Amino acid sequence: MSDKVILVFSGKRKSGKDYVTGLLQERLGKANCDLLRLSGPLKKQFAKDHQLDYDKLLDASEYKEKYRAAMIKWGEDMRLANPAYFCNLAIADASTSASVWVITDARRKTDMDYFNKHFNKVLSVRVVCDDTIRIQRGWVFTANVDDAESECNLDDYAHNIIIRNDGNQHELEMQFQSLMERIREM
Ligand SMILES: Nc1ncnc2c1ncn2[C@@H]1O[C@H](COP(=O)(O)OP(=O)(O)OP(=O)(O)O)[C@@H](O)[C@H]1O
Ligand SMILES: C[C@@](O)(CCOP(=O)(O)O)CC(=O)O
Repeated sequence: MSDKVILVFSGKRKSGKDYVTGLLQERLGKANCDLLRLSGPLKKQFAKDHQLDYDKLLDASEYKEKYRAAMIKWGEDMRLANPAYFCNLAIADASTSASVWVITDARRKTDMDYFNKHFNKVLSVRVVCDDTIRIQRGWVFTANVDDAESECNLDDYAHNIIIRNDGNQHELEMQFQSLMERIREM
């Protein structure tokens, strides 16, 4: 079993998962820390099958939101056949030399089970944020998305670390310091 440190991030839409994991990678350095997106291979295949723009599905765009419900459904069908499908593809693409892998977008208990089964040093990190701030960042409640498994399956998970990302940079910095400390201890 690899002794890489695996940080499995999750959080609601617009809580700031990409923002926080991007900052973390900056702090640790790209050579030491690779970002793994479970939704990466999902979006790539979905774009190919449906003649869509893969790059536009990756960023925080309206385009992505337009196709989110269909992508969730498609991904769930794939996961039903093999819950490890996207996790396997994500790690196959990851940097083997990085000592820290940051999974940016876990959504399901099966994702957590996968990393806990295959790695020793795993921490789950939940990014949280008030709904008022999520709305300011462009979040609009969408039925069949925000109340579905994709957004809610990890709500009751016993996360190791909670990061509050309401936009207070000082508060975020303090939390980063203790997260970096936890990583060093591992
Ligand atoms: N602490 C912060 N300070 C400033 N801007 C932030 C902060 N956190 C997030 N944002 C901004 O809010 C928007 C949403 O953040 P981000 O894309 O990281 O969320 P997400 O949880 O990855 O969302 P999604 O699940 O929809 O991809 C982005 O434009 C991002 O730059
Ligand atoms: C389809 C899906 O992967 C979209 C994720 O997009 P994002 O991480 O919010 O950019 C969500 C899911 O896997 O259920």
